[in-house]
Amino acid sequence: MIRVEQAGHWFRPEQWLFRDLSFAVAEGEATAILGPNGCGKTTLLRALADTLALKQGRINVDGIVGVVPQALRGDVGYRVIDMVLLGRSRYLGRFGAPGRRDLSRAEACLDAVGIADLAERRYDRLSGGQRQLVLFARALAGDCRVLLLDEPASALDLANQGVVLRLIRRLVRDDGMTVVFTTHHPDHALAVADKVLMMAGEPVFGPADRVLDEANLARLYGVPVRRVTIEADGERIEATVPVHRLTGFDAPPPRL
Ligand SMILES: Nc1ncnc2c1ncn2[C@@H]1O[C@H](COP(=O)(O)OP(=O)(O)OP(=O)(O)O)[C@@H](O)[C@H]1O
Repeated sequence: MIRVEQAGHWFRPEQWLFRDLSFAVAEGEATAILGPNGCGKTTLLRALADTLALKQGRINVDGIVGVVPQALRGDVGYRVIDMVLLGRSRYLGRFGAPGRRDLSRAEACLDAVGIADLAERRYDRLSGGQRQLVLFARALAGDCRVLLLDEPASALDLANQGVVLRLIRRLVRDDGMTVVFTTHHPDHALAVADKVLMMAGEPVFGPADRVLDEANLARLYGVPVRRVTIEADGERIEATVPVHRLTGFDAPPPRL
């Protein structure tokens, strides 16, 4: 369970990124946070992860927390399997070396995100998308009950976006994990989130299907957005299509 009460934060005095923000995420539920660039999604996620002290309000998170950041600072020259084993650190003694069980857990987590074949590669020589999957595996290796993910699919190709979405859904539905993720993809929120928090102007929080309607999405991004339902192999998939107008700008035409 996550409870956020009257949360608020600024980096420049009194220029509030968000304030008076209250919402709750029940155990075994997924919540997506959407909002325009710079509105404070990562900042809120850092506060949930207890790596940032808010200027206002209270946050309570029950259970072991795993965090999947967008990227790590600096180049980390570890092998991928050692990066994932870092996720086991809370189970090792102060100078304890990982044991057989830790290794098999780390291997299973790499397998879960579909990159078992990268185990011996150096983390700093991976692509951005591959690194994102390693950080997901590292969080899972910590046997967390609450998973906080910052734009978990932002660097991923379409197939790997599917891997991550299916994994999030399985972790929530089958394992009862509590998940909060930020995203710029309303489709991803519709696919796996029970609830949505929209951070722009007056925040909106509620069931994903209801919050992500055409009017709210257009208000959020300042772009008209259509909701469509697609039938695929007997499954109904809710999708969103932004209606970008590509004419009427002053920009010169591209030189071909
Ligand atoms: N440590 C910091 N010091 C000063 N300003 C910061 C700091 N961290 C973030 N900011 C500023 O706070 C604002 C919100 O940043 P944040 O990363 O939370 O936005 P976001 O909604 O996650 O954006 P995006 O969608 O682009 O990832 C930005 O204007 C950013 O420059």
